[in-house]
Amino acid sequence: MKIADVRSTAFAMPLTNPAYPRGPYRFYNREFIVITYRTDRAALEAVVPEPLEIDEPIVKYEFIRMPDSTGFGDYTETGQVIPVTYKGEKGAYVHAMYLDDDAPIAGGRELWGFPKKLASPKIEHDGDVIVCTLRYGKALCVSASVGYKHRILEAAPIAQSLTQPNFLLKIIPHVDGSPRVLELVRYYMTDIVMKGAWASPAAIDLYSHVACDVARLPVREVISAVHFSADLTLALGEVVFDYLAPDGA
Ligand SMILES: CC(=O)CC(=O)O
Repeated sequence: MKIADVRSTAFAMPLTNPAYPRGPYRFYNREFIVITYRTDRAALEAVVPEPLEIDEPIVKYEFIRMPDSTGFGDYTETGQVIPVTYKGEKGAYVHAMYLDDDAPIAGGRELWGFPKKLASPKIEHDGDVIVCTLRYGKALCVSASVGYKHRILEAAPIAQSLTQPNFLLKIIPHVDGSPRVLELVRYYMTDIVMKGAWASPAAIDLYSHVACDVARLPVREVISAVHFSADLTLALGEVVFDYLAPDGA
């Protein structure tokens, strides 16, 4: 292929058959189960990168079903999201995500900088509860149970919370192993259409694993659990801080 054709064709690897298509990336009937818990402040400070700031030592443990996602297909994801502030604005820092589909792992890492790893999250209905698990290989790393839609919630405040900025630390190494991209990225969810929202009691246990270190942010107290479903678009991101530039800009 001629150099000019490489330049005009290249989007993602492999050159002639990329691991994921171009966006936009729209998710239909995206179902979230979010268990909010209190953790240790020191543990949180050790993982959240400045210039993001933490207020309360809170973690949102999320399980997400994505049965119908343009370009990415049908997959399940789980991970930890941390409420933060950036320049006085409230948002959420995506600390780690585990999922079972290659296209959003590759696209999520390369485009936005999502900290995605391959694993086996499951959301299963079990009588009057939903059972959510995360296995890394054979090992159980997370086990959660959530009551089934105990109380209907107003959807508007949840839709509003989904419009807040989300932050990622995008790390792409150079061929010599040094960081080539080291950026704080901000992205938004847009065109949100809520389908329903519910509150329920929940229990969650995190187990130590060398390659799936969810237990690094231990559960000290479950604060709440919400279950909701929405259509939404995952907009592309923007760089808000460049760690390789002397002043971050
Ligand atoms: C690409 C993705 O799968 C992004 C996400 O975690 O929503």
